[in-house]
Amino acid sequence: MFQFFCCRANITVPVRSLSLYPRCNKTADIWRLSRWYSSPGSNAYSSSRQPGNAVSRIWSFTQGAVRQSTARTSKPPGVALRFILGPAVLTVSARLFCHVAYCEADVNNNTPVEVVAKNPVPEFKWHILWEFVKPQLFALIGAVVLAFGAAILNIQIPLILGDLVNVVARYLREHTRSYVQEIRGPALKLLGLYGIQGLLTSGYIILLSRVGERVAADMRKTLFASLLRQDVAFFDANKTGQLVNRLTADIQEFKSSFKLVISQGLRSVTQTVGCFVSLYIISPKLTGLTVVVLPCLVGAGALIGSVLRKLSRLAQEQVAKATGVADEALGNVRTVKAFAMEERELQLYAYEVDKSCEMNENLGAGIAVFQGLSNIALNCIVLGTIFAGGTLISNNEMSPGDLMSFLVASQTVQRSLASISILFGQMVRGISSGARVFEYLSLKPTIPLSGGGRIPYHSLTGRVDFLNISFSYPTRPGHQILNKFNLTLPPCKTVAIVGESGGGKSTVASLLERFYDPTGGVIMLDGLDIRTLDLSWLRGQVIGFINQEPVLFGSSIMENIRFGRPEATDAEVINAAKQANAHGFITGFPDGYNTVVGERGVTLSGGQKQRVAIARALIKNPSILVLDEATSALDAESERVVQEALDRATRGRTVLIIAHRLSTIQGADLICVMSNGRIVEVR
Ligand SMILES: Nc1ncnc2c1ncn2[C@@H]1O[C@H](COP(=O)(O)OP(=O)(O)OP(=O)(O)O)[C@@H](O)[C@H]1O
Repeated sequence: MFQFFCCRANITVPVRSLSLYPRCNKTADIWRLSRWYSSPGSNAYSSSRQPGNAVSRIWSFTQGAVRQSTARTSKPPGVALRFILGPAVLTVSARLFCHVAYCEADVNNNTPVEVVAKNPVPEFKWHILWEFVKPQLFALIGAVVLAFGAAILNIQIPLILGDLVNVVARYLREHTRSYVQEIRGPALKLLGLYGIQGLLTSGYIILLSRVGERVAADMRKTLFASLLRQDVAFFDANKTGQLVNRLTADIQEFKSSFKLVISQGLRSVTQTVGCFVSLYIISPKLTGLTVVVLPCLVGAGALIGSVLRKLSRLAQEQVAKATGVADEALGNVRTVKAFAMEERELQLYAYEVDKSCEMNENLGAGIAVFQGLSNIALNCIVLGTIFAGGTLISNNEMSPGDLMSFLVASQTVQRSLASISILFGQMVRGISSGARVFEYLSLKPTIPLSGGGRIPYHSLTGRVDFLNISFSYPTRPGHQILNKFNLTLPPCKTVAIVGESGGGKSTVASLLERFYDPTGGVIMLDGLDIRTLDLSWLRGQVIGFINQEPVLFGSSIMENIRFGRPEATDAEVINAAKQANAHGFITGFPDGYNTVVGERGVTLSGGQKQRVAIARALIKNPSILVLDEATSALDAESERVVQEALDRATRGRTVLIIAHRLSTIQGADLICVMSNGRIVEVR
């Protein structure tokens, strides 16, 4: 018994290291791995020969147990019991390995779903899921059938193992018949079952992973398209990080849950029911005992597991908090350095990391206690079954093979019940992730991107009228920004708006771009309400927008300028750059137009960035140009160069300039002073 427990203690070492293996952090990976190791029809036997892994240790121990038990054959029931003990221990050890790996997998699940689940959980919409699953229906049905087949075979395996043991026990007792002849039948049958079970398992995993990946890819594309379609107001109200999380972590979590629930759920339920029937047929008395003990143990395990999962979630949230501190400091590293705040940022980060370290240590202690308790409980079950079964064998109420079958089947039930309890938690997480994804899939923007009329280019004058505009931002409905605002931008003229900071000047530009619709009044383009015009045409071809902080993409200068009109030729890009006073500095770079500008254009100066942004706006040859403080962030020299570019760019267009300083609006035909959300003076 001492040896028995010692070996159990050894088993947990590789299991812990398994969970540390980077590719095995996710429940799905560890689960798959643990199933592969422990499934009777899997490659566990071949794996067990590989030196140094957990199953190898289990195997060596079992072989020792078998050798010991068979070496000391004396009385028939004792012989049989000892003979059973070895393989039974192998099975139990494998189950134990699997069980421990389960627990590890679950409590070490790193998916930061709960971290992003601060919003109220939206409703899961089955009809949307159906739309994604429909194209994969045949593959899904195939996977379900194969998984069901594998589960049915798993129920058969303990019974045939029992037959095998009976043959061996009979041979040891009687020594009369040919051992090879007798064992060949059940052994070949078992081998065949292992083979078929392996094929079915591979088949359903391949099909299911295909279904899962395709459903997830479709979801990602649809969600991304839906997010891009949303109004600017939507992005005012939602953090980019959370939106990206829905595209990544939530879909990942949903995909894992979807695959696990279908394959393992089906398998576990089938195996539980089937093995319980087998147990009852083998021995109603022993089954009665199991029915009382197993659910209690699994229930207790599930309870402790849920506490550990909660601890794990809190620890993950803390890790995310620490990451947030690092992310902010690194993202704003220039500001941190400019204020010599490196030490303070380090302290902040260290504080959060220490907290997460403490929480993870507590979690580790919880896992250790849980593993210790489950080891004891599982070993006691085996011991109890062998004890009770041995009594039945000595009373001739049961054969050794039956006891073997019983042990294996009861372990299958135990494993299946444990997996159902874990699956339940996984399903809840998957459903809430799916609901978060579906919430934005079905969200309709209030300002549709396309549809509506277009004014032919040759007849477009570019006159804009703001008539009695009232507006407050959707995120601050009580705060009126514009109040009976009236303004006309005559065709091919430059109108400047000046006024106090926060007075609503940029808001006027946002309304013209239809980032928002006014709450009252109407904006007209050439006498037509802009709400009746095609929005993608309006933004893509009519209005050019240049603001104070131009944002470039992390690609080449050529691609950044072409972003204004994707079909533009290289010559047109260069021409736009020349108009924007940018050609000179671009050709000065070793890679010229192929120079990659870095994240958000960080490798260019403010003035250079602004000129690339002007070229990007000019390349679409807009009839209306909006310059929102386009030069206010630049130093005097850059401002001069950019202003030159702007003077050239504004010729022959309707221009709206939003500015603080009069120096930037010298060429304006009309200067409008804004106060209290309306124009109060025109010069
Ligand atoms: N997306 C938004 N959501 C809610 N309120 C906003 C939003 N953008 C701006 N505001 C608020 O609207 C008001 C007008 O802002 P706006 O940017 O139009 O002012 P501005 O006159 O251009 O200021 P500045 O000259 O300082 O750029 C401000 O009180 C501002 O806080």
